[in-house]
Amino acid sequence: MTTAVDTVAPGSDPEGLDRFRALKARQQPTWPDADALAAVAGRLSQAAPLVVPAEARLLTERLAAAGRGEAFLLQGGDCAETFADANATRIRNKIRTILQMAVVLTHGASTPVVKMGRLAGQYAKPRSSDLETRDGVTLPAYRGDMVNGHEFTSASRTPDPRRLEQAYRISSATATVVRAFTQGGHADLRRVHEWNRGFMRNPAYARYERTAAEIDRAIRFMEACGADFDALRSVEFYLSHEALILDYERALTRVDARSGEAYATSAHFLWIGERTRQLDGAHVEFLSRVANPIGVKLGPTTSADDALALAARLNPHNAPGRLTFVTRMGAGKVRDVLPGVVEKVTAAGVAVTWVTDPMHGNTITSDSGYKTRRFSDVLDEVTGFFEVHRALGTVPGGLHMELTGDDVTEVLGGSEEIDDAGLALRYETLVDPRLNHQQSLEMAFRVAEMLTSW
Ligand SMILES: O=C[C@H](O)[C@H](O)COP(=O)(O)O
Ligand SMILES: C=C(OP(=O)(O)O)C(=O)O
Repeated sequence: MTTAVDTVAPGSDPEGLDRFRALKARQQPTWPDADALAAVAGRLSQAAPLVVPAEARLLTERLAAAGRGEAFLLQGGDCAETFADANATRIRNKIRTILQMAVVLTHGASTPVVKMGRLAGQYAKPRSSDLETRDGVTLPAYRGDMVNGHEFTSASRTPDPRRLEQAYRISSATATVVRAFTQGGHADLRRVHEWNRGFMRNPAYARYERTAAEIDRAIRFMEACGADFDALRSVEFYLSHEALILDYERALTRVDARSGEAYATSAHFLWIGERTRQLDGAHVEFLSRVANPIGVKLGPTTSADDALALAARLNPHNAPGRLTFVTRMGAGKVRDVLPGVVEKVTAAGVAVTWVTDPMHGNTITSDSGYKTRRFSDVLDEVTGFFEVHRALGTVPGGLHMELTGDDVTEVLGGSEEIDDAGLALRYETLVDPRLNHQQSLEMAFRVAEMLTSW
């Protein structure tokens, strides 16, 4: 790996923020020009933060509540954001979808829903292969707009560090739009409820009428009681992405003058992916040094001892809300693998918020060659996650989804019954398939049913 600063003078790094540089960092691009990377990192290290420590601390409290069953996390957004789609319409559609889902889930859980986007920074992807070959031509794999372009040409696929700055600028603009939409009345509960009524007008969703009618009654009851709906016009909304490109994350990390702690300021919440969670790796080392709430993805090969070791390393003081385990075992494995992990972690008294990502363990290739997922498998993994926690008496703390607010056709099934031929209609993702707007709402209704009977 080529890093921006290769040597750190002893004693000049009291927070240990550069120690990761001595370790193996997986899934990093091979930047062709180390000087250009260093120049970009230098500029980013002077840039304004996208989030501030006080917000990250508040999120830690919210996630601690989710870990105790006093709140429920809804984290969703694109697999890979793109620079081209960072416009107000697309961002609004995503936020709107998450807000609509959140109302349904709030009703189901009877607790606050912590709303978080895979948004304003989800621009880097780990890949199974470094290279992609098409018609005998081999080029670097697309690793997200922060790294290289999707177009299959040598120029586009060559990692370009200037993209890190572009990602920062576009994330900053996105964060501004998110704040405007979530603080400026767009999130008004009555309005969001009205959108959900629109969803219910489609006969395909008749199955959810009872829940929708209950929500309707609850809102009318609040109205009758004189609830101050104006106070519900703005919502807390948090930003998150995978902390993959360490030069970017390091450059945007600041030491908080008040607490003396280091905070990643690229997002409120960062997670370590399934492919980069090695205990002796650079990602775990770096994230162990920042005070933000963080997550780790746990795939089907995770042992209970792996989870315990990660918790000891990333949350040595066992602070509630600091660590979220996002399990993504696959529908076929969640009931076998998750119980052993949750049981041992719980028995050890480790504070962790358990969240399910039912997307990443359920990826398949359709007969027509699309990378897709079945809605039924996604739902089955969520069901398994709830079953496991119910059996163990532990808390299912949230849902992590790849979704979009648009009417794409990337995931098979759902009440709209997208089939293999239907995938071709509007398959837009550059990496992994996302639930579309309708499928996302349908998922929220299904999860709300699980929460209601919890
Ligand atoms: O989103 C997750 C990963 O980046 C993705 O699943 C990797 O996909 P690949 O196997 O196509 O590289
Ligand atoms: C790559 C991702 O997930 P995982 O690390 O679980 O494969 C992701 O969430 O984008």
